[in-house]
Amino acid sequence: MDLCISFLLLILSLFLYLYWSFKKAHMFFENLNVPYLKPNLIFGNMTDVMLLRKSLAEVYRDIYNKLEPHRFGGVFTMKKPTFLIRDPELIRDILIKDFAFFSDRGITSDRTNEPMSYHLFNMKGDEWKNLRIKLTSTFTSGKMKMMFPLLTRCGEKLSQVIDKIPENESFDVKDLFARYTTDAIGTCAFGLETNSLDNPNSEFRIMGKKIFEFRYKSLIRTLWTNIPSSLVKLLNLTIVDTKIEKFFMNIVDTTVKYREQNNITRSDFLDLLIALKNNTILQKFHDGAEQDDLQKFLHQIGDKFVKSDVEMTNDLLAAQAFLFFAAGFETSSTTLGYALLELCLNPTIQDEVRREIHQVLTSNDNQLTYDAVKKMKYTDMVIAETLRKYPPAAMLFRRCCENYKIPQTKVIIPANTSVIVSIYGIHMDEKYYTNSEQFRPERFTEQEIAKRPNYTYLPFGEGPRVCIAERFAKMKVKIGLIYALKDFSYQVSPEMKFPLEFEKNFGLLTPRDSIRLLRQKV
Ligand code: HEM
Repeated sequence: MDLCISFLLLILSLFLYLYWSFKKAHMFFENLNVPYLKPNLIFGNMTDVMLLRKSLAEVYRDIYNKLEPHRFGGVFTMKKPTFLIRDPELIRDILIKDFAFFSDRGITSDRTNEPMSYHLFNMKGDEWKNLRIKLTSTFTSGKMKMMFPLLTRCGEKLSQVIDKIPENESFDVKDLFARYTTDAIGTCAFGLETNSLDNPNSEFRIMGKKIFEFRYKSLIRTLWTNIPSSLVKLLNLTIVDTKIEKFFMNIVDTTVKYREQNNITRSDFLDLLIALKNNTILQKFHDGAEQDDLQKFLHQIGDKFVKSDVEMTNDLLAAQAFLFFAAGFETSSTTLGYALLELCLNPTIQDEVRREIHQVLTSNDNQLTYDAVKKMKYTDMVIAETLRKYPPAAMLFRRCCENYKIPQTKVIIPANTSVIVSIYGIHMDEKYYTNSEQFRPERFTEQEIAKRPNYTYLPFGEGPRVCIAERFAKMKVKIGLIYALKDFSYQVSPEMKFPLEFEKNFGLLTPRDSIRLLRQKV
């Protein structure tokens, strides 16, 4: 009996302790005199995400709206406080001007135990700076020209696959473009013919799907920042699934060895990464385009040189190639899917894009060259508007590294607090984009852009941690769209479900169901 009472008392004390600790944690913004949304005791402001009722992107957009008219405000993920930044000038301060206070995303990754998660996106401090400087040379306009033929080959294949789809049969454009971007990134990052367009069940396509599958382990890692590495190992809570890790390690290892032994070079990322490993590329920083990119970066981080070097081992190289794959395929394929869906819903815009493609091709002997693609300005506007309405990476994450006083206020963001910018919230804000639900590429004429405040269009982020592959991503999407539209027109299939719903996940803003279209030859 006594034992039973002691046990009950223990449970009660535990509950009381938990209650007290959550309540205390939820006083964080009250104590700082910062506006915030009333949290739920357990889930904070994330109930809809935790119960898989909404995607994280939508939840942050809703919070962004509810915090109007404040420049910033507070929000909780369970107990964890996060500053949500709304004001464009403050966004500039955090992402660029005061970057030194917000230089990492607050993601823990352990080079020894989780080599595949030790990549540019997760890295911090001087090691990140050093690797970023090295990798900057991988994405310059000169390198994009080198990769252009690899991408057009994937575009041609895409067009052949579309050609084989029967006229009255609906198809899932989301899956089709995922196969195109898998092949594009496979050939550009790994130098491999991944054949996903021919074979929807190719190994790379399956691995690509696996990366974005919902995993409870990833959820725990998202919620539990600063998790001790001993626990990660003990509970196997790795960021990247071990099967995926082995697959990519093996691919990169064998390809690098094969190329080095047989003296093979190919104009792809892996070649550039191997050159970095062998230190043969840094001299090229003295060239024009690379020098400009590097100077801009060094200026933004307020540094003239970086103190420590990072050794480019095979593991580190594999992790970067993996990141290029993971960051590159789903973001671009969903952009393409959304773009084609909007073009079906807005047939005059679809006709206009096709007209531009035909006109540029006719004036260029029917050759799709790098310069011809650059001339297609209306297509750029359509892609820009797609990324506004559906920013795939819908939030920017930063960790405040040391106490930071928010300009023009008395508020101090304490060191180690998370900071978030809701890209989706800003892009759908009626203040900056009237009738924001409407798809209108004309928002991206030079005159219209000039009318908007800076830092209200952020699909690739901003500042020194901006997406390193912005040029490459835009080119991949544009080539995909050109090949999809050159010889075919599209309509929404009657099977397509509206309103469009998003995947209830913690990651990218992706459509939940397939995007079903019909195609006709033009
Ligand atoms: C439409 C396609 C893409 C979109 C919308 C996109 C968007 C983003 C965003 C929003 C960030 C965070 C920026 C910030 O925190 O300020 C990011 C970072 C990054 N992206 Fe992309 N991305 C795309 C494609 C790609 C591709 C194709 C690659 C690689 C081949 C790539 C590689 C990276 C890397 C390495 C980072 C981390 C940079 C760093 O921390 O230094 N992304 N991207």
